[in-house]
Amino acid sequence: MTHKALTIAGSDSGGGAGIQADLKTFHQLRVFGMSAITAVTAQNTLGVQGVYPLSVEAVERQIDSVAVDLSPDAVKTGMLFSEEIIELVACKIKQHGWIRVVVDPVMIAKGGAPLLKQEAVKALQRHMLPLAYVLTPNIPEAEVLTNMRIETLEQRKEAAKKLHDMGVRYVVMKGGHGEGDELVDLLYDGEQFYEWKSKRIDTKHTHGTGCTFAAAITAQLAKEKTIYEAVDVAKRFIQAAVEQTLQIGSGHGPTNHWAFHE
Ligand SMILES: Nc1ncnc2c1ncn2[C@@H]1O[C@H](COP(=O)(O)OP(=O)(O)O)[C@@H](O)[C@H]1O
Ligand SMILES: Cc1ncc(COP(=O)(O)O)c(N)n1
Repeated sequence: MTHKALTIAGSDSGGGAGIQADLKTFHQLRVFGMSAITAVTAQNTLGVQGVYPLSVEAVERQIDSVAVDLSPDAVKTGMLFSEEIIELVACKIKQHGWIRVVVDPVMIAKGGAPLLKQEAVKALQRHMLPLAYVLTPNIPEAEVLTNMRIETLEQRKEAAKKLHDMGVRYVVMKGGHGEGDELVDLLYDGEQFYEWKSKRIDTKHTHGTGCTFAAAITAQLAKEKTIYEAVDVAKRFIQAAVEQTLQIGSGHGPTNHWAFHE
């Protein structure tokens, strides 16, 4: 049986994040990948040199083309850029009845370039959180979405509860932006917290870690795995991808999408 996943996200010309990271991750996990591009970025390991959003019509056409013929088993959203695109994507998810939806609330690139307009945060909260089967914020994104300061593990848990109350089914808070040698990714299912701990690898090559991690969760959900199994594989996938980086580009390089084998 062929499992299929759709990513609705921005294109990263540098190939380490966005649509490119998602498709590579789907492929490595033996899931057929499809895409609807929201914006094209001119980007490399040194930063973002340009952002060119597509029209709402162009995004709509791509999603509908995939939906009517290829029915994805799971859907991931990444860079959505504007309020108009968020509203359209939310409307399409509802129209096509997609349930296994992983929302990665991408806001800014590692180098600081905005990938979501500031005024679109409200639209993300209002339209996307209630549709999120899984939400994968990093700590700064969780701070923006909950309007909280997050420094301690207790505050991360409090924020996860808040996001759950805002309509998210499963909150997966990534710990890359935390302090210390140990890195903790947190899952909240509305009742309990689950933690995935790993050693923080000392490297500057972490471009696209968030996209890759969320794409691995999406691929596993497309294979009808549980959220617990999905996060488990995603964590091992990203750990291998960061451990065995490719050392390309002169800035913050990409992770290695072919390092992990199931
Ligand atoms: N230096 C690192 N070593 C090992 N894993 C990392 C490292 N940086 C990030 N990760 C992992 O990559 C994933 C994304 O992390 P994070 O940096 O929090 O998100 P984002 O890329 O969205 O900012 C998480 O699973 C996190 O644990
Ligand atoms: C098109 C696009 N989408 C998302 C990211 C975020 O990347 P990261 O996973 O490093 O936070 C990016 N840099 N570019």
